[in-house]
Amino acid sequence: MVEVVGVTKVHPGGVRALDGVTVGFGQGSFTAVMGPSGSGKSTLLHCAAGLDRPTSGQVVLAGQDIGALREPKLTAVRRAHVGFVFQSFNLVDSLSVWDNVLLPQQLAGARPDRSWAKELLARVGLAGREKARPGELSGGQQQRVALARALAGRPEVIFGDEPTGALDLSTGREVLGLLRRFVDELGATVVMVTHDPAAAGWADRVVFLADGRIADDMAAPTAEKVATRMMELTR
Ligand SMILES: Nc1ncnc2c1ncn2[C@@H]1O[C@H](COP(=O)(O)OP(=O)(O)OP(=O)(O)O)[C@@H](O)[C@H]1O
Repeated sequence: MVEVVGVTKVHPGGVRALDGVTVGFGQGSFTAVMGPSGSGKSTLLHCAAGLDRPTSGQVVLAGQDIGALREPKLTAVRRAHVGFVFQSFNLVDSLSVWDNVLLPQQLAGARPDRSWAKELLARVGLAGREKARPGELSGGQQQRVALARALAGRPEVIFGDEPTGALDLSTGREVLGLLRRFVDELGATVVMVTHDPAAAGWADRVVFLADGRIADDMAAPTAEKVATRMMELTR
């Protein structure tokens, strides 16, 4: 679903955040991306999602070589195939829950699928809260709105940048359980940056970065295995 091939990213100022990274994320898989602070996790996510352009190398997203696309075609591909969930929720406070969920499709000029949006809000446990404003909801509820919004356009891939980073333990677990269900029941592809070994334990696989390179690729992760590997990598 997403292929990152030999990607190097040198940020302005000369920081080599990614150094020849090759990694693929298959359809219906849930991958956690981990690594020490500054190892290139966010840069990898942004390059894979077409939010940032690699200095060299190739990114294929939903069958398209996105390096070859110029704006606004790149934005159109991203809107059609990608959903995002951020640590800070990024909801629009002046809009209702319902309008927040439909917003990306409206921005994309697509006709919103209202019955799907309604089903998604029910799946994340927010049926009946359509008219509420984000400010009236708890952090966990806001992140669940963000999840419904990320999925409303039926994207093939959902990218999460520390989606549970601002949530308490039990609310974070709820959000991870929902992501897991979206993968298992809807065949979504999830790629999530996290610092939390317990969160990574919900994934099928953990890709570890260190100094802009892939340091390890762990299948069937558990919180314990992940924590041990993290300790080794930060030593
Ligand atoms: N826009 C930018 N301009 C210049 N340097 C940047 C930019 N974005 C990231 N960097 C640098 O690139 C390196 C990798 O950053 P990145 O945010 O990808 O790491 P990370 O693993 O996500 O870190 P963290 O866990 O702290 O969020 C760091 O040295 C960072 O300072």
